Amino acid sequence: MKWFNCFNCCCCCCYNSKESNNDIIFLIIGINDSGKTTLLHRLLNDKVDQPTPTWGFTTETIPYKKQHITFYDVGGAASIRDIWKNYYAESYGIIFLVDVSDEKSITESKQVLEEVLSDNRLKSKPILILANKVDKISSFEYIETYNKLNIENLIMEGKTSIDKVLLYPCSCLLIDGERDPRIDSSLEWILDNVKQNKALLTNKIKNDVEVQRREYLEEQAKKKKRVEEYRKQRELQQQQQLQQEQFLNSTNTQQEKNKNRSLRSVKIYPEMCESNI
Ligand SMILES: Nc1nc2c(ncn2[C@@H]2O[C@H](COP(=O)(O)OP(=O)(O)OP(=O)(O)O)[C@@H](O)[C@H]2O)c(=O)[nH]1
Ligand SMILES: [Mg+2]
Repeated sequence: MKWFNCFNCCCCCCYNSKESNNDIIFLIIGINDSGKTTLLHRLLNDKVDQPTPTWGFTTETIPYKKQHITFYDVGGAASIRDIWKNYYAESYGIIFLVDVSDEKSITESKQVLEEVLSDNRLKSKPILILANKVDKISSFEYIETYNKLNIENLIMEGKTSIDKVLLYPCSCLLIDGERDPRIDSSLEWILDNVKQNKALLTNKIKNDVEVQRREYLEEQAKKKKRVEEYRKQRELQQQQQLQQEQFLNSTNTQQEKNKNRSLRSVKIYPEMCESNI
């Protein structure tokens, strides 16, 4: 797997975009522990079932049905969720994982999802919500998740412009040593949706990535200006400090000279007196 530090990956995606004629990028997000990296291991067909928490960003390009799909797996801890939005522009679709075996996790996912779905860069893109860890609950219990995540209301209240959402159950853990076939079925859905809209999505991605690139460059230029101003101010302060020190030194030297002169005169005086005697 290729790992990137989350603190310098912010906009590298804009410059090193993996997009090519064959490449479709899917962004895998969801709160921590929802199973994102386990899903990536399933897609890679390896046997890892206990990955370590992701503290940045991982990317994998996988040949799938005569094409290449690139998956971005981003850490889900609250402190780094802010980096997700940096990858919205270049993604063709979102795979959002929810641990449906844990009520607390569903509640937190609902809040997080509301913000995700309100982002205009995801408009017209398919959103696959994987109700993960269904192996831990009784069958069909996951269906409730759709209501719990409040998706219908978000659409009705116009809080999202997303119109292609699918909630699909799966287990990212190996089942009898094999990948859960529901992972493939859900992937088919999101891929079909992208293919139907490929030209439109590619165009949107091109525009959004360009806007993001310009915003990034503007931000960089502003940062550079701030650093330059700070450097100038610092130089001025140092110069003033130096001048003050030089002034104090010269005053001290003068005082020293004066002191010596008076000492010398004190010393001379008795000599003179002596010679006078
Ligand atoms: N029972 C069960 N456990 C799962 C399933 N998928 C993942 N897990 C477990 O959930 C834990 C977290 O999985 P990760 O894939 O690391 O979760 P993540 O979303 O990548 O977490 P962060 O990288 O911290 O954001 C691991 O112990 C997995 O074994 C599943 O379908 N069923
Ligand atoms: Mg992870």
